[in-house]
Amino acid sequence: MPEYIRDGAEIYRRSFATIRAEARLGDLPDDVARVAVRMIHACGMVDLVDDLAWSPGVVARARVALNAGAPVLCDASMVASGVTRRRLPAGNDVICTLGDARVPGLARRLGTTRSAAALELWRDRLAGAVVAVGNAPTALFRLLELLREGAGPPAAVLGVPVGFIGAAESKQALEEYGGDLAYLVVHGRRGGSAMAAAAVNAIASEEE
Ligand SMILES: C/C1=C2N=C(/C=C3N=C(/C(C)=C4\N[C@@](C)([C@@H]5N=C1[C@](C)(CCC(=O)O)[C@H]5CC(=O)O)[C@@](C)(CC(=O)O)[C@@H]4CCC(=O)O)[C@@](C)(CC(=O)O)[C@@H]\3CCC(=O)O)C(C)(C)[C@@H]/2CCC(=O)O
Repeated sequence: MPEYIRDGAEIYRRSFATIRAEARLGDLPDDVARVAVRMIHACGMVDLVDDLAWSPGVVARARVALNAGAPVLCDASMVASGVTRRRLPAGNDVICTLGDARVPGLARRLGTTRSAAALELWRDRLAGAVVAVGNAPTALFRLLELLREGAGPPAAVLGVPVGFIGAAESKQALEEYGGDLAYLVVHGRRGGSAMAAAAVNAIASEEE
């Protein structure tokens, strides 16, 4: 067996140092760079920064919302599971409605995926929330439809659905949504639940 590091804190320290040495973080605002480091940590791809886009102040807006107790709304339970509860500043609720018993019926009635239908159950928590989409492009598309229909806007949308069908397009649509909607996206096919959870974790606490 090769020698390997057994100290978790040391593994994290070296990992973040490697990312900071290898990723082109120089053009990013400091707070976005911190989030990018943790997202890269979750996927191992230092060139992720090339696909990163954000609205000015998105990290600060999400942080303020979390400090004020805003819930974190997640498209997949994988995202919700990845959010480290002790990092959250106000005992914030972390909500994923995908497993709610009403969702399969809603999806059939609305003629859409369960991931998109699950957002019907976000309506009364959406205004001022921090939204984290790591899996389902249809959830991100549906979120934008809900906002166009007049739903209360979230404080910030961390939009990193992954895949080949709809992922790039939904993230483009988020960036182009306009208005005052705060967002952070990874353009293209890359994304994922771990990356979305990592973004929430970075924003939730300054602690590495
Ligand atoms: C088309 C879907 C995609 N899923 C991807 C990748 C992964 N999904 C996993 C798992 C366990 C789940 N995916 C569902 C959300 C399920 N995935 C879909 C849907 C069919 C449609 C979503 C969409 O296109 O917007 C979706 C079901 C739905 O009706 O909404 C999941 C609910 C399926 C299920 O098990 O019931 C489930 C999520 C469970 C949860 O966490 O709550 C994977 C782990 C794949 C696997 O099981 O092998 C993986 C995880 C990736 C990640 O990091 O999140 C894609 C690639 C995102 C794909 C959408 C895009 C595409 O190109 O096809």
